[in-house]
Amino acid sequence: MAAPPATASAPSWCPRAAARRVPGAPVAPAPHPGGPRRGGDRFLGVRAKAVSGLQSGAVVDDGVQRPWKLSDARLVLEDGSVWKAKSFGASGTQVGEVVFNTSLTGYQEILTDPSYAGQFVLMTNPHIGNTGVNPDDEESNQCFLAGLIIRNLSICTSNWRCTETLEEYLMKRNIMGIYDVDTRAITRRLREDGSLIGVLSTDQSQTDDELLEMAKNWKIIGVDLISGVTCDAPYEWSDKTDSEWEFKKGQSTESFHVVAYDFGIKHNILRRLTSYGCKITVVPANWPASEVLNLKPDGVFFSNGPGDPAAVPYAVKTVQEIIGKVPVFGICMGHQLIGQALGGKTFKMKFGHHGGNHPVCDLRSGRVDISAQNHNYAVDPESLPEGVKVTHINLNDNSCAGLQYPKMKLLSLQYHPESSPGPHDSDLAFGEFIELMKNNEL
Ligand SMILES: NC(=O)CC[C@H](N)C(=O)O
Repeated sequence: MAAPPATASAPSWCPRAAARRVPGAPVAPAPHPGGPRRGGDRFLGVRAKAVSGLQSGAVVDDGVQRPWKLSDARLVLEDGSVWKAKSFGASGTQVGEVVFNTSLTGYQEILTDPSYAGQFVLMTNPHIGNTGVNPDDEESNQCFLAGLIIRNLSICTSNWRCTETLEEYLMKRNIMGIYDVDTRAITRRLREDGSLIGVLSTDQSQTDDELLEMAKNWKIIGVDLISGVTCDAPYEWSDKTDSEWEFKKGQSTESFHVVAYDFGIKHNILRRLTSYGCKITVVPANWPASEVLNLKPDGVFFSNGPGDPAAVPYAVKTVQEIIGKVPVFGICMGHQLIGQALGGKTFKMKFGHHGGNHPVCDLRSGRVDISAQNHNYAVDPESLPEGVKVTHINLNDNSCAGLQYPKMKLLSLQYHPESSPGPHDSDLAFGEFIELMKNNEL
């Protein structure tokens, strides 16, 4: 991360602001952006009433409210296990698939990645919330995930870009979160038994058995989740990566018109394509292929997106109608749709790949990148027709991580070259797509 620009003034509650105080100026107590600091108040029991986050589960004994909070939420997994936790963010009852993410940072990008629709994200990093939330790190305009599961909610927020605490952010967006739960034990269970459906509830009137029944009756396989996250109408995108964050050397001189299918597209994919010289028209998931081809684009991009790639035959058909006619590039769901459009099959992995530390090998060069990943399904390479080359594999389990079909000017990656969050090693993949469009003799 680059250093803050010299002009940025640190918020008054930031320790750096205190260090810059004019000598002799009166010292005011630093307010936390979301009210009193969670930890400060937890330990100063006398001010407990002012701490909104601690009140709902606080102990009331003989009419006296104690400052601490008891577990007020339950996560019931479909294997029958019940995990007591403390809630933050929204309250209520929510069902979804539980997946674990091994990224150390980037929880805001994860929260706003539409590919997490229908899933609870459990962060294996035990300390979450310390950098708060800011307006620039949104990967879409909404949080589509079912909820957030963390070990420890940071007692304070300190970052020069922060405008809001994680707790306030989740509350405003009506997203449930829990903390003080054994995330290590749940992760080990998911690794051993595979992803599990869970129900998260703050509703004390429902029994564990009722919540378990709900988890058992809910399905994510075979469900079209793309239609719930795609845009309503086409739009143009022209924002590049901000110059202060840009690490790619040299300006792109050429310009390519790319139509991007929005199956749940992340903003940083659009920014990276624009930084590489693309002018982008984003279209909804069900936009007819014929209308896209009528625009005579230089290339078509198929985005990431949530859920089971085998549950969206309409999208596979669209991809089928486009490949071979213009150069195409697909990421994650886009890659899985391309795999199917070529005649291949996808399958559900045991617990998927979610994190910013997955080693991927480019089999063409032997180069290994550390990559950002977020998927539960994969393309079965055995099911692909001859001529389609597996270009990348995930070195953790040798699963297919990239495809190329030179005859059709087609490239796809199962992981996230745009990162957000994650390492930037694979950014050059966007350059490969540009090369395909430059040398287009389809
Ligand atoms: N990030 C994505 O596009 C995810 C693709 C798909 N929903 C999966 O889980 O495999």
